[in-house]
Amino acid sequence: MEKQPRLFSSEFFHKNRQVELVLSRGVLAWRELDKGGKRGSDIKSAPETAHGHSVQVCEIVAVHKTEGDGKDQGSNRSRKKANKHVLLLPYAFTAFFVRRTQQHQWRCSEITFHCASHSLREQWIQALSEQLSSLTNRPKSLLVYINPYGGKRRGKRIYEQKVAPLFRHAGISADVIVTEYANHARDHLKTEANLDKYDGVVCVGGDGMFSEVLHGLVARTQSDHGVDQNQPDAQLVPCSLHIGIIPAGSTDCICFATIGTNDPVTSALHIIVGDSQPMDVCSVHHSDIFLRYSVSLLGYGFYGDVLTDSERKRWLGPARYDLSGVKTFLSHNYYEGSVSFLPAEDTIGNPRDKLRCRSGCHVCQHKPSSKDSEWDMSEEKEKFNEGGSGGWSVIRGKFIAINAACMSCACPRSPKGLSPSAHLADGTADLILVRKCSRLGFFRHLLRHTNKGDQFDHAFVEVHRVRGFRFQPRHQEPVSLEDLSEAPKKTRFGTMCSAQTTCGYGAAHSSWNCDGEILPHAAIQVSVQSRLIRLFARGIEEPQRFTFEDPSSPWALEPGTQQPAA
Ligand SMILES: CCCCCCCCCCCCC/C=C/[C@@H](O)[C@H](CO)NC(=O)CCCCCCCCCCCCCCC
Ligand SMILES: Nc1ncnc2c1ncn2[C@@H]1O[C@H](COP(=O)(O)OP(=O)(O)OP(=O)(O)O)[C@@H](O)[C@H]1O
Ligand SMILES: [Ca+2]
Repeated sequence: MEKQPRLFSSEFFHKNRQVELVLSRGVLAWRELDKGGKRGSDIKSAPETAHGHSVQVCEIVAVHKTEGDGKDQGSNRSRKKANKHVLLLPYAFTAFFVRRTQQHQWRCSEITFHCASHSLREQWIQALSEQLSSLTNRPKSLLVYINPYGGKRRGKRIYEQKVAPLFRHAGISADVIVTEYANHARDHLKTEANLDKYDGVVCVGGDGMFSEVLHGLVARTQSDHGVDQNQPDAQLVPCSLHIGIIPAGSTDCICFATIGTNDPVTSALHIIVGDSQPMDVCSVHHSDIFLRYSVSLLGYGFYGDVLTDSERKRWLGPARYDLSGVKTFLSHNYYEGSVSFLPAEDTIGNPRDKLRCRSGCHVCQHKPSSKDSEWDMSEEKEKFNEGGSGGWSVIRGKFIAINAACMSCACPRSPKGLSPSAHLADGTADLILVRKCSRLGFFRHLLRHTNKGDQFDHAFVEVHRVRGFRFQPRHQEPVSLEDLSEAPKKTRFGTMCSAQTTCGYGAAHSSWNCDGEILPHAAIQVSVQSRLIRLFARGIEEPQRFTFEDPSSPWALEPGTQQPAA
């Protein structure tokens, strides 16, 4: 940790109690003093240090001047007592800061410090404000898109009631566009928006709304740099603007998997403090034509069919996925085809290790060795096209589901996600192949997404960490006479050629679910674009606390502290 000089130490009052306030090493800390000016018991509101409470300056939302009768004074009795104090201590300032509550949720807390000296208050406000303005990663100006129809149609209200007040508080200006039609945000970003004005783009909605912003921003960045997205091998240019997500959709898996909760206030606070989380993006092509980008689920078979069916039930809101999920499960369809993939190097971990991607993840920070960095998708592809394997593996079979996930896809339906050990920014995706199996087997596999069981521990499931993959449905492959004689697959709940499938020579195909959008082609080629975008997030945090020995504890200070003149 970078050493910061101890700046100030002063005595203030908080709720009629004398406190020592210290600003040091990027930490604001306070502890109660007893009547004789000695250290006393703790004040509850910020994380406890060994002997008091503290907040990192980078997690302070704002510092405001407060009237001497600041509204932090609690009950009527204490207010009366405090009013007496106001006469003696007319100067006060309030610090608003991030407080962690349960399950990765953040809230904005405040604490007011009173004193008798105008200049002491001014010096503290100035010192804190200077430290806050030196945090250059914080956004000052945002472009916000609200989908008024996402999830339970609460996007507009959520933004106005929970997010806008926090942005105002933190001095962030926001230009807000409430979308009027699908792809409004995408097209506005692609061609119209003056992006030079902004430090970030925020979407209020679900994964579909995020996808619009992703497509708009990536397309704009490539066209500004003269890169053609249609070239599957093009070296895409990472986007300079960060993306913030205020969850107001049905799955909200990108928000959940990057922050740990779907809570608008928590997301707003991550945006305000200017968190930065790089993310991998899959680019999807068909015959060298660009189709879409994906950051969460790219799923053929089960999840493609769930999505196709659920689109007809949009009016049901988030419950549409459960209904279509049960229906698709009962249909128990499987699809034939071949999957070719380029495995990632072993150094990057594997989908069945227990190395979960968390804030400050070591796997994601792993710098490629010279051997790793020699990896080049286009070179590998050429070798593949020339008939050699070029490091590619090919698997043919009958699949209930083919899923690729650039990240865990954790969401409230499945808190550990489709691939619990996938990483947000390691340049790989996890490719999960679920072969034809019994209904009971598939049910157990699904159920394990919701409990502690290992969803990959089935004979019919395999999972690979990959740099890229291709899928070719069987009916588009050359068909043998033997194949032609095969009848359409029947199940107890209907033929394979149900509403969402197309028949051909005894085979059927599904659709790809690409982050909640249906792709128009079944044959696709996919490559992982490492760290193409950055979110206002920091990955899921592990619980953390200051300890007595912690050298970053503000109370472990060297002498020589500057005392501001009162
Ligand atoms: C027995 C309980 C099993 C529960 C299994 C839950 C697994 C859930 C895994 C969720 C993975 C989400 C990945 C994210 C995808 C998003 O880019 C996309 C757009 O928002 N959302 C969906 O496609 C939305 C996909 C929603 C899929 C819901 C599937 C529900 C399956 C229910 C099967 C029930 C069988 C019951 C038999 C009687
Ligand atoms: N004004 C609008 N009218 C109609 N559709 C819109 C509008 N704005 C955005 N959309 C589209 O609505 C779709 C769904 O939006 P969104 O992702 O916000 O909610 P959801 O589908 O309920 O949630 P999730 O994607 O998390 O499952 C997106 O594909 C988006 O393109
Ligand atoms: Ca990844």
